[in-house]
Amino acid sequence: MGQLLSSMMRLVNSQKHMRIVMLGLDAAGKTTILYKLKLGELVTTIPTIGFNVEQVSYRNLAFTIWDVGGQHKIRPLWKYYFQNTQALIYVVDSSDVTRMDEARDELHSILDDPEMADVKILVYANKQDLRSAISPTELTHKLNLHGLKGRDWYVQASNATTAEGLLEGLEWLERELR
Ligand SMILES: Nc1nc2c(ncn2[C@@H]2O[C@H](COP(=O)(O)OP(=O)(O)OP(=O)(O)O)[C@@H](O)[C@H]2O)c(=O)[nH]1
Repeated sequence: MGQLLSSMMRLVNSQKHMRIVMLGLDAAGKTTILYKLKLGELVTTIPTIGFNVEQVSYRNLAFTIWDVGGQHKIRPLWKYYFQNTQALIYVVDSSDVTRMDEARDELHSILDDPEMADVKILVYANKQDLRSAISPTELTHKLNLHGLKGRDWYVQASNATTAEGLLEGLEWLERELR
């Protein structure tokens, strides 16, 4: 019994803790993603004023994911979540073509912050189920990701309402942060 307990403790202690901030314009799907990952459930979301935070375990990693509201007037608060962050999950509504420039500018301004100099960048090209959604390749172009020199980034197609693509995104992060 003592042996079982100590090997369980070793397992718990061997989990690496990662702090992740999840950002993106309002209604991109951040809160839906967070609770799909956490609970495997589809929740009815309301616009986030402030933040939601949850621990999500995946393989050997324990992610603390901060989902910060994306409405325009509260975006100046994003920078308070940057400290000690290992990764950025940036969520984009792939069907909202009118706001692609805004999504690109906000992403690049996050990455200009010195606290975010070394973060891994996972982009969810979300809402792929909608007819007007652009492809991950097109989104890569629109967000000017190739212009990010010396950064590790990855674009994952997703549909947060069915959870399609969500784990594949976390797998990439797990490999990068291992
Ligand atoms: N069709 C479709 N709808 C989605 C998808 N992901 C999220 N939604 C819907 O988009 C709306 C906004 O989702 P939220 O998760 O609240 O968005 P958010 O990014 O957290 O928004 P803020 O809290 O305002 O920053 C909700 O009605 C979701 O059900 C998706 O992949 N496909």
